[in-house]
Amino acid sequence: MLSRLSPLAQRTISPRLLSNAQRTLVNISYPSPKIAVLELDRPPVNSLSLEMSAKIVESIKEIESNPEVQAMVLKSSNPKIFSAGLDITEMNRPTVARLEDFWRNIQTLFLTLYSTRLSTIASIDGHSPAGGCLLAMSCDYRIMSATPSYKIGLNETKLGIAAPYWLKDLFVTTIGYREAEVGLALGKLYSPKEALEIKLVDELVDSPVIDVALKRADEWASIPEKGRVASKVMLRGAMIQDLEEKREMDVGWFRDFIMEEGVQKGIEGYLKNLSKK
Ligand SMILES: CCCC/C=C\CC(=O)SCCNC(=O)CCNC(=O)[C@H](O)C(C)(C)COP(=O)(O)OP(=O)(O)OC[C@H]1O[C@@H](n2cnc3c(N)ncnc32)[C@H](O)[C@@H]1OP(=O)(O)O
Repeated sequence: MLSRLSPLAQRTISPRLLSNAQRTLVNISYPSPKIAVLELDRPPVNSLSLEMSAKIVESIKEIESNPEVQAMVLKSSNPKIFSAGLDITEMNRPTVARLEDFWRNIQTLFLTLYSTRLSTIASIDGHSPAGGCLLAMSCDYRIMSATPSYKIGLNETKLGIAAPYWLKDLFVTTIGYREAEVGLALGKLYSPKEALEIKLVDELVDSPVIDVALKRADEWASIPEKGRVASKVMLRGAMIQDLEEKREMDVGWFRDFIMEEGVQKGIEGYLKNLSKK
């Protein structure tokens, strides 16, 4: 990890030359006492490996531990990709133990981000498929760049896999039953304009997304915490409790699904096509 390198090495190595093993994977900054920015920094595409998920969770907890901080902006260090979703290589011929651990970390990431006392603003300046969309939907408010080529949605079926039941629930809660039914079946990736129309995102901006995200974070941070958190718990509590009770059942579903030979062949083929591009 970068933090293990000496201060001199950290100053002299260009960040672009660092391998992921040397990186912190996320960066935390505080533009003002009430606002934190959590930047995803796992090149090339911010995919969610076991270590990346664990690091995001650890960082949210670190930010939460400062009672002064009220809002957190989630952004990417990549100028055109928010997050490419789960690290597909984690699901490609894995060991059962690693796969199960990977999934427990993804569950924890969702539960932590979805239930944090912080107001969370997703600053989506780039592509946000599958697990990237999960991160965005777990936030309280989503702002996306209006760049027409960017895509957001749940494309799992295109890889030959299915969203877990709790991600389906989150999708339904966000965009409504019928749109979710079609979107999930087709593995649909929406343009920013389409995403705004179905309320998958709350706002589109032409200007640097982060500028508007910081403004919204200020607004959310100005709401008294007790009432704001109580209303969040009322709206989100049932879904959180449900997954807490079914975590091991969900791990079993994921493991059995992913380890099937037909699913493995599909994942392998999808990865080959991605690399060939
Ligand atoms: C069973 C229940 C699970 C349900 C929950 C979630 C499921 C998921 O999240 S699965 C992941 C789904 N994600 C995708 O399908 C996105 C795939 N990626 C892309 O479409 C593009 O990479 C993207 C549009 C994000 C960016 O395009 P480019 O800028 O052109 O980059 P490249 O495509 O050239 O990618 C660079 C490099 O990264 C590798 N890559 C991309 N995505 C992933 C990923 N999700 N996991 C692992 N690796 C990924 C890609 O193969 C390239 O690698 P190299 O060829 O080795 O350079």
